Amino acid sequence: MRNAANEAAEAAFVPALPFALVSNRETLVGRGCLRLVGEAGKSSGESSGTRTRAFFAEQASGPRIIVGALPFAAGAPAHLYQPAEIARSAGRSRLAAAFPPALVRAAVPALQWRVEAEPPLAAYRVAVAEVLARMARGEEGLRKVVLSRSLRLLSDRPIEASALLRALAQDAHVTAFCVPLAGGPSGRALVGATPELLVARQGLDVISHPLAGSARRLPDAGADRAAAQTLMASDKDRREHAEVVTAILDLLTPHCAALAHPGEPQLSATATMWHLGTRIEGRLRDEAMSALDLAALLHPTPAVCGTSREAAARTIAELEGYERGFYAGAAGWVDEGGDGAWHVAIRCAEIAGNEARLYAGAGIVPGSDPVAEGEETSAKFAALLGAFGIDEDGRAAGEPRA
Ligand SMILES: C=C(O[C@H]1C=CC=C(C(=O)O)[C@@H]1O)C(=O)O
Repeated sequence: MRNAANEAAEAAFVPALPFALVSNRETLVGRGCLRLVGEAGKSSGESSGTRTRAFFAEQASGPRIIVGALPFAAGAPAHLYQPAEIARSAGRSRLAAAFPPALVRAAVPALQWRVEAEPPLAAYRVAVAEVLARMARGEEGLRKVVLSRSLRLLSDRPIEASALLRALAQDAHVTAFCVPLAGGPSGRALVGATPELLVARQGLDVISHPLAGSARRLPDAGADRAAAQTLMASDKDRREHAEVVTAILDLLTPHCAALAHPGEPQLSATATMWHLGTRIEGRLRDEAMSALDLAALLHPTPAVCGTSREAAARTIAELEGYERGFYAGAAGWVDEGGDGAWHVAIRCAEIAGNEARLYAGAGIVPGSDPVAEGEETSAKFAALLGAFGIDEDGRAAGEPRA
């Protein structure tokens, strides 16, 4: 059912930037917006998958694809729309054409930054300690909680999301994404570089590649390899990882005729982080289950929320002190046939005018150490901060400490 509020929102959404997903496999660029997928129907329990099917049935024109972002929180609105044009090409070849560098860039002095930690690192450690205390008391059967913190970056000029996307897309191990958002200043966008695939569907084939368990990569090759080996051998990280794999397998099993995964987690690398990863491949029983239905089924996995899901979500809402928005949600696409891919929206920033809001989380399980978990979130911020050319205190990268 359409109403006046939906129609007003549809009329108002004119993306200043293209939607983009950029990986070694493919660059998918969606320009403009023909129509938003409305939220009407959600209150009566209609899923995003049902609403996109109804959308395609109603709209005869335009590309047969929906792109956008899913929020972290169950009740928050998704941001899904039909672009006016869609272009798909192999590899990263079309990125520069879709997000061209500003011609006068060389003459522009570097941005000046102020960085505010919200909450401060010390408060984050206190929150981690509180989660551990609740687990030790056996509260709500909590086994894992992914607690995040946020950095608010303020620059002296509007931040260019295109430049950030180009910088992030240089890491060959990630899917860089740009989702233009409605509301706020022109150019508001969610931009990130995620190593984690929530789910992809092609025909009956389904893939999920969850990550959990992390170590910072190191400049010295020997020390870097040793950090990876320590991660592989870490009982705490393996328990953190197992929670995610078990949850995804439990959710996919009733929907799959076949499901396969390696018995052991594998090392997965980005330019700045090591992770434990497990690639899960399945064969769906029913092709009516779209990539968006699968994303809704799996999200939020214990890679971004915890176990049990409901208790962890309550704990996060209570202890983090801010709305996650689209952080720890998903960015992706679904087409009329139900194929699509949804990537976990981590290692990302919401850009609005002169401000960027960055988020990073770490999985807390019994045995976690509040100081080490804080350091892990700092390591996860490094990819975004590096793309801006600054460190966590707002100093230009390489500038000596005072
Ligand atoms: C929640 C985040 O990372 C997840 C993905 C990989 C490893 C994770 C970890 O080791 O805690 C997290 O589960 C984040 O980057 O904000």
